[in-house]
Amino acid sequence: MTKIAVLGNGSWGSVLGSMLADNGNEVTLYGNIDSVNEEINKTHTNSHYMKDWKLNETAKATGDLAEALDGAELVLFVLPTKAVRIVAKNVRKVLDKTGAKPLLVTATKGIEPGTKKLIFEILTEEIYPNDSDKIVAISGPSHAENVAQKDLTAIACASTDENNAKKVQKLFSNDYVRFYTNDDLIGVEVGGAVKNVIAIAAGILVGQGYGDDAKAALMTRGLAEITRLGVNYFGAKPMTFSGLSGIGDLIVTCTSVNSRNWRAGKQIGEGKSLDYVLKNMGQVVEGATTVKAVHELSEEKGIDMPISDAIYRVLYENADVATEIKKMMGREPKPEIRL
Ligand SMILES: NC(=O)C1=CN([C@@H]2O[C@H](COP(=O)(O)OP(=O)(O)OC[C@H]3O[C@@H](n4cnc5c(N)ncnc54)[C@H](OP(=O)(O)O)[C@@H]3O)[C@@H](O)[C@H]2O)C=CC1
Ligand SMILES: O=C(CO)COP(=O)(O)O
Repeated sequence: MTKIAVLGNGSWGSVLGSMLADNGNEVTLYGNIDSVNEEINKTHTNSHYMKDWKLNETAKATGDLAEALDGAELVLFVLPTKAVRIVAKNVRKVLDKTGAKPLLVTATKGIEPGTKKLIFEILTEEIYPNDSDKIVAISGPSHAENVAQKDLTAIACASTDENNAKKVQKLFSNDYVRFYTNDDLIGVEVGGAVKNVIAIAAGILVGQGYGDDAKAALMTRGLAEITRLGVNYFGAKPMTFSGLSGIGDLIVTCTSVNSRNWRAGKQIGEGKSLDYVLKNMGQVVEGATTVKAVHELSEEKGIDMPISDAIYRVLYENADVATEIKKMMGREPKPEIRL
């Protein structure tokens, strides 16, 4: 039995925590809302984030970070990107006092605007300076709603240290979720983060009434720009984008009604404002944050990201969707394969 702290008790944190408890581990969830922690402890439910579902009854929740981290051999970050750095700073304070050096795993999918850092880079900076080997990222086509029902799921677990990736693979795998190790930590994170932007675009197309050909074109050209950014700016391996965290996650997020990014896009395509959509979602829409970082990179580094740039203009510069689509279709002719 391994003692595990899960930071973030929203939809994915609750489901992953419950799954790790199913696997026989001692799990403590950390969340910042007392009523959610109380509900998990009393009724083993998390009704705001996961309707009609119960967590494994051995999983506990607390609002006290030190209590969650006490004796933890593994700390799993399942927070929205915007909360990772602040919580990581607090984790560092606790670990400095106890001297513990747990393995860190991130399930968060995003790029931090401003710094343009991936999640493992934030955790390295804030918790283990110069030692990213102690960090593993898990990413792949996996919606909390499906894993909660023990639907069959496959996810990549990536680290620069093969043994740490294998540790996570062993601890997290069971008969309904299968984990594959990957040595391209960067590529796995980039795929998981940027597909959320393309999923907003996929939702917008549906909201505008476009069909399957448009969806397929968007996903394929979306993968091309995710790969271009990953390889040219971050130094990812191109093959990673053909895997679970690349095309796999892009497929599920661009086609599933469970995707918050897709649902947000659909509403925007139907004419709702971003403010309205975010207020009413009640859960994180990561693509709306990550698109800021991607747009900054496209502008600063000259990386050609036409879909992401159009989504940025629609979300933050009030650009008209139909005009953006027209502009994209009218771009100068290009060869299909180029990095
Ligand atoms: N849901 C899914 O199916 C999947 C999600 N992911 C990724 O996992 C990450 C988390 O997503 P998800 O669980 O869906 O998000 P949710 O919106 O469902 O939940 C986020 C949780 O984080 C909490 N939180 C926010 N800020 C803080 C903070 N400063 N300290 C402590 N807790 C905080 C929220 O609390 P509050 O209510 O106070 O905001 C909430 O409980 C995202 O990066 C997402 O892309 C990856 C794969 C699947
Ligand atoms: O990453 C996910 C599925 O793999 C979750 O996507 P959404 O955040 O769009 O729901």
